[in-house]
Amino acid sequence: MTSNTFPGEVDPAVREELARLRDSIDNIDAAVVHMLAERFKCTQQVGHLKARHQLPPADPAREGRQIARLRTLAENAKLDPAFAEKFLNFIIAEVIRHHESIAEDTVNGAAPTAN
Ligand SMILES: O=C(O)C(=O)C[C@]1(C(=O)O)C=C[C@@H](O)C=C1
Repeated sequence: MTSNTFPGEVDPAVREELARLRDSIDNIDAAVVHMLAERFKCTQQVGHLKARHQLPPADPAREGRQIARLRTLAENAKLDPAFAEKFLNFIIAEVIRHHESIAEDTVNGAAPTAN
């Protein structure tokens, strides 16, 4: 019978290899979180800059260039370009939501921030 849980009799070498791979996965996930946090720090500043100068939250032409670039990078890295595009669009949608909320706060006279 097959199972998703670990039966006791798994080969210790297999357990070790799995643990080693999971350690790397955990490191990569941590790096992704830190990189995303840095990216959002930048986009937060972009949001304030755009709000101060009444620029629109979204810039579809810029997005088009980012997507084309990322798809090429993904292809070269043997990552599915469609996945890379979906991932970038997911992040940008969140950034635009932040920009819109910063713009609203700016119009409504919310306390300005350093950015
Ligand atoms: O470059 C900008 O103008 C941004 O606001 C940043 C960003 C992004 O997250 O990369 C977000 C929204 C825009 O539509 C394009 C790009």
